[in-house]
Amino acid sequence: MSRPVDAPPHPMQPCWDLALAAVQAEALQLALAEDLFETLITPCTPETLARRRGWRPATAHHWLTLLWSMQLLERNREGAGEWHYASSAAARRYLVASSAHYCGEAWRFRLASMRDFGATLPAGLHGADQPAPLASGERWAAAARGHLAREQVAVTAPAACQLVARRVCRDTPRRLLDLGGGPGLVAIALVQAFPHMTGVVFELPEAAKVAAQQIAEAGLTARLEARGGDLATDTLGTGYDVIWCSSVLHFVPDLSASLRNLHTALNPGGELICVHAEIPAAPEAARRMLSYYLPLLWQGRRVTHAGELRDALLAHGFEVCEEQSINLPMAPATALVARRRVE
Ligand SMILES: C[S@@+](CC[C@H](N)C(=O)[O-])C[C@H]1O[C@@H](n2cnc3c(N)ncnc32)[C@H](O)[C@@H]1O
Repeated sequence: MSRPVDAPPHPMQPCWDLALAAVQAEALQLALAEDLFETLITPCTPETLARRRGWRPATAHHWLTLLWSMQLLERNREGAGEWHYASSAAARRYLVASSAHYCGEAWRFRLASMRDFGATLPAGLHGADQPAPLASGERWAAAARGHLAREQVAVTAPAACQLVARRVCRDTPRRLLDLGGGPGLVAIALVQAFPHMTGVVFELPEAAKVAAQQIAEAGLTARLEARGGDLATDTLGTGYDVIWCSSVLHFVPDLSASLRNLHTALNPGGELICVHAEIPAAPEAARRMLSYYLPLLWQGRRVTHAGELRDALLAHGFEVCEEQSINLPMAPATALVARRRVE
């Protein structure tokens, strides 16, 4: 018998999916609270697990099956025997607390902040409470100690290393600037991957202290320095071959002045890797991105439309030599590689 043909999705399905996501988020929160992914590094049947942990067997079984449907668990059985559930490769890497790439707390933080922001929508619309401004040094330092650090290790640093490896020869000395680098773990990963690279993490002074501590803990003080300052008003120095700048230009008051500053900071032939989410033209692609960036938009921060940053880079004398989509935490962004021309 042939497979039944899938019905086209009902126009209400995207709205229903939102309601369904509420249950999936709670199922994942419960799994983290119960250390489920750590426990299921060793496969187990729902009945055995429920007995050991004092859970109700039938509900435990259905909860595990939901997590399997979310691809956070895998399951296997021999013949008609009982299902054995185990953490999927992604869950073992990102949701087991002992993993170097653990993101469970960072995910919980993101869920809570998205829900908190969502709850302010009516007040924002009717002109009552304004959302708190985001970019104070203390707030960024707290982010650098918390979710930003975990997400840089799990997402941003591997993406940066992959991209830079295509542009920079491993054995050539290179001077790096990680601009607005938060805890500095992108710069740390880059100098670890490129043995002749040295550089600076430039950050607001409070966050720069967090980066300095990370650099010291990584044993890299001879090759990396954390420098405190304000990109909008302070000089960045000169002589850089590579500038990594991800999710920072949303926060500068004058884009033109910052791009001029970046151009001056680069050596001729040096490359700015400018990684920012922009609002896509198509609704499906824009949905995820806009959900994440709505708080910034409501605070009056800069979130450009697709292509605007490229145009701005060209207008400031850069040559744009590569453009690609890149994974950042929460929503993908565009990486623009912009070279300072050799006169
Ligand atoms: C969204 S975070 C991105 C951090 C990091 N680049 C990453 O992609 O993980 C923005 C960073 O820009 C920094 N920042 C914001 N305004 C700044 C300014 N005027 N000067 C220097 N850094 C700034 C913040 O402290 C924060 O760490």
